Amino acid sequence: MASSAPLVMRVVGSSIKIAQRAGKIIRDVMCRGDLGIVEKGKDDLQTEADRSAQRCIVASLSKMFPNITIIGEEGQSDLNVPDDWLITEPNAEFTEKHDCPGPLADLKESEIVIWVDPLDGTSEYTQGFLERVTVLIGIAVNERAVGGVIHQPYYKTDTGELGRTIWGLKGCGSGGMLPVPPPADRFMVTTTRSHSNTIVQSALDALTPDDVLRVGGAGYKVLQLLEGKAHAYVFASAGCKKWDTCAPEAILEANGGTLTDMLGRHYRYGKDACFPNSSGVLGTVAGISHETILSKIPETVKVAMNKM
Ligand SMILES: Nc1ncnc2c1ncn2[C@@H]1O[C@H](COP(=O)(O)O)[C@@H](O)[C@H]1OP(=O)(O)O
Ligand SMILES: [Mg+2]
Ligand SMILES: [Mg+2]
Ligand SMILES: [Mg+2]
Repeated sequence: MASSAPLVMRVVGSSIKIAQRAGKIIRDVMCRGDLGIVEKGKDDLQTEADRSAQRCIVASLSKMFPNITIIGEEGQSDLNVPDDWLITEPNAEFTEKHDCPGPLADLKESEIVIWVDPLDGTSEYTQGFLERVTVLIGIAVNERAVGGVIHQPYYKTDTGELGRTIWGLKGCGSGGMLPVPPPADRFMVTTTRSHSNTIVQSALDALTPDDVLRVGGAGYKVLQLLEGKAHAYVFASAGCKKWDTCAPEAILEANGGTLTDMLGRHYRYGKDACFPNSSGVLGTVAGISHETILSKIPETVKVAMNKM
């Protein structure tokens, strides 16, 4: 039976199932062995998994929600997909167990923008750092990231199954994992593995962390924050795009954290938003003062980020 839940609940609930289906496509491409790598630009790869996962996600979402604007990293996709790639209804457990937040209850499709990163961490995927690969579906309303799904197709569960799916919706909460606070007696930062430079490094140095985790993927770094492995995600560089941060920002903030640019400004995710997050990414977990971290970022870094 078709779900009668409010629109935003059906979008999140459907995104849970769609991201899981895309995750299976990503694993299947890897099993077949031919990744079909294309170089889109410097340090910027695309594989058959990126392309197919995006087709699955955009075809499913656009059939279910024809008037929602959907923007995917891999551009325009052929939406003629195999029937078994199409998800046609939301995850029932999600829509039945959770109440829609009041301010999001009466949305029209035209008021929602969905940002899709079909495979975040493409370079980690091609290099075998598979746990860092995520599927990101971010939901924006009034230009703000309000909800999203991070699916981790290679996460190994306690029962030996592959994959987990974390959702978040502001005013409703989050699910799919139990967030753990980071240790109180140390300060750890997570940052890029493959896109560093002197400005990225000077922002890190200014925070005098006890440890710096250098791992790929925007989705994975926000999962590290929620797992209590780091207190802050610090990336003082352009390179990330709206589809990299929409879902992670919404999920982090649904858990009491904050994600902004390096000057403390929230990115805007409206349908006409530019793609690059040109003034960097700063994420902090609940209980860590975003303002205090911002106040330690050197002026030279802020000036460089503001010019981008
Ligand atoms: N210079 C860049 N060019 C293209 N994508 C980038 C760049 N920098 C970051 N990204 C995207 O942001 C994600 C997080 O960056 P990093 O791993 O450096 O922290 C990357 O996995 C990549 O997403 P994707 O893999 O979806 O293309
Ligand atoms: Mg990419
Ligand atoms: Mg990405
Ligand atoms: Mg991607």
